[in-house]
Amino acid sequence: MKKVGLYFGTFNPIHIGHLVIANHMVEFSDLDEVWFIITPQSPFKTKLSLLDNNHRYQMVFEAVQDYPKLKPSKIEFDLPQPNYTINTLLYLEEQYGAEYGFSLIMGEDNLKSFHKWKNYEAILEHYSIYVYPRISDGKAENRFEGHSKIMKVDAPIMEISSTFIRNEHKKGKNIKPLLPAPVWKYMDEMNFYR
Ligand SMILES: Nc1ncnc2c1ncn2[C@@H]1O[C@H](COP(=O)(O)OP(=O)(O)OP(=O)(O)O)[C@@H](O)[C@H]1O
Ligand SMILES: O=C(O)c1ccc[n+]([C@@H]2O[C@H](COP(=O)([O-])O)[C@@H](O)[C@H]2O)c1
Repeated sequence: MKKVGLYFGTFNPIHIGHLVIANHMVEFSDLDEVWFIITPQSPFKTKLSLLDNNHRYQMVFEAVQDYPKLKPSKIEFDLPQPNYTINTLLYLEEQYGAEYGFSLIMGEDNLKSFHKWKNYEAILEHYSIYVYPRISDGKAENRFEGHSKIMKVDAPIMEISSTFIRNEHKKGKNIKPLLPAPVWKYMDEMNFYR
């Protein structure tokens, strides 16, 4: 059975941080593939400056085209919004459970709010979570410290966010090196985040 890391995100837009994380996971963990699940509407985010689902998908698609172990997924596009991860996991198990074994990948900022996710106990009971280091305020709940299903990944920290990219691009700063080349090209041609 193939091991797949599910990397859920808004990817508005996908940046080199996301790509470095996904590549690190397929190269240096037991995962065979990473699927980028593009989320139409994260429960904790507003739709402000959120690009259309298909444009965000297209940018992920182009970013991973030279990485055969990384796959973009539209699976959440037809599921109810906001997109609660537990619902997507149930759907994925129904569709692909016989073929693939799933785990989750998230940045450390998401672990800090994980206790607020819908049915997070059920997620933890059934799935391992790989947590990628990230500088952010606050602290994860004590009960997650040393939890047998939560694996902290020993990897370099990258201080890049989609918010920074959107804001600085709007101000006219050059943020080109923070994006995979085809993503920059698409974003520039389409005049996104101006
Ligand atoms: N630089 C980074 N280091 C570690 N984890 C990251 C980094 N950027 C994003 N992530 C993780 O990737 C996942 C998807 O992130 P998301 O699409 O929300 O990107 P973001 O850069 O945090 O976006 P935004 O600034 O719009 O909130 C989340 O689990 C997030 O924690
Ligand atoms: O299931 C939940 O309750 C839940 C709460 C917050 C975030 N998530 C998911 O986590 C992913 C990253 O969220 P975000 O807000 O950092 O882009 C995204 O796919 C969300 O749908 C899921």
